Amino acid sequence: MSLGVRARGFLELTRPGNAIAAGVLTFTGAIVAGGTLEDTFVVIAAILATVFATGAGNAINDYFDRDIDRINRPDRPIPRGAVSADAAKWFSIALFGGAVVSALALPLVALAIAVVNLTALVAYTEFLKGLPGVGNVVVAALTGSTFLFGGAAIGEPLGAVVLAVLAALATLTREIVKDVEDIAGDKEEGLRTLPIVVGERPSLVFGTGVLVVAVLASAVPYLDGEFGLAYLGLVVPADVLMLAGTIQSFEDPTLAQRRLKHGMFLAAAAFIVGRVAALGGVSV
Ligand SMILES: CC(C)=CCC/C(C)=C/CC/C(C)=C/CC/C(C)=C/COC[C@H](O)COP(=O)(O)O
Ligand SMILES: CC(C)=CCC/C(C)=C/CC/C(C)=C/CC/C(C)=C/COP(=O)(O)OP(=O)(O)O
Ligand SMILES: [Mg+2]
Repeated sequence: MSLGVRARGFLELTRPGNAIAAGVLTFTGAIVAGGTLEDTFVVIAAILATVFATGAGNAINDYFDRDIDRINRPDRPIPRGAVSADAAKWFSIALFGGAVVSALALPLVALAIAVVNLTALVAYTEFLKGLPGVGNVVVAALTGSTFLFGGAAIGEPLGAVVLAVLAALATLTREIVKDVEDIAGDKEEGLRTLPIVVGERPSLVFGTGVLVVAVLASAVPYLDGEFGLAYLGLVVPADVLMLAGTIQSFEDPTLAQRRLKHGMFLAAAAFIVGRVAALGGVSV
């Protein structure tokens, strides 16, 4: 196998789009919490810690999921043979090391968040994912925590708490839809995910309810004056996209979870645009 094919396989293990997006969320948390150019060093360290941690968590997840993925995701690097399980394990450990080294440059609260998150990432697949709803809540909390982590890097851990809650709620809905999508392989492995325990439809109804709460709550940054119309101009289409995704999830969970992800990324852009517009004193 060529070096390029193997390198691509290792990069794929990190799910680079998610890892970079998580770093962007950390950056967003830092600037929304009031970070300035003087905080550049700690913000870069926090972004690196998040990118390394997310890549490590994705890689270790594929390592532990290698048997399920032969059913659910045969195209992924380990089941398709691009990366061996052992190489994936050591690659993930190296990435976890990078996250620890980066986090050591941060204030104590940020370091504490990193320690909790890294522990949860290692424990998730083997111990938490198979517990009905617990794994979904952990991934949602990890995703939302990126905003708190960015704030903590500049000494304001709760500076972007509203955005953290919005991200966690939307991620919780998407995780439930993904479990409906993966139900075949999860059943084979004896996992007790929410759709397996309570049924697909009740799970999706709950996920839709969670997203409706998140969509309603997404008005808060506008109503409390933190963000202006520039934010609304992006978050409203993001909300529509995510709501469309949950409605779609009853028929086509694969398309639905992708639509939810697109809506969530657009919502993340709304947070950044909202903050930049507020900083620029743009009244729109
Ligand atoms: C209502 C409202 C305004 C919600 C805000 C939604 C928001 C900003 C969510 C953040 C989504 C985002 C950009 C997450 C970063 C990437 C990440 C860490 C995702 C965690 O994904 C775990 C997932 O199970 C991975 O699966 P896949 O994406 O299929 O590889
Ligand atoms: C802020 C710091 C230091 C860390 C945050 C780290 C973040 C953002 C984690 C987000 C969630 C994440 C990347 C979880 C990794 C595990 C994972 C891929 C969960 C979903 O896996 P499965 O439930 O197996 O579903 P798929 O493998 O089919 O996607
Ligand atoms: Mg997996």
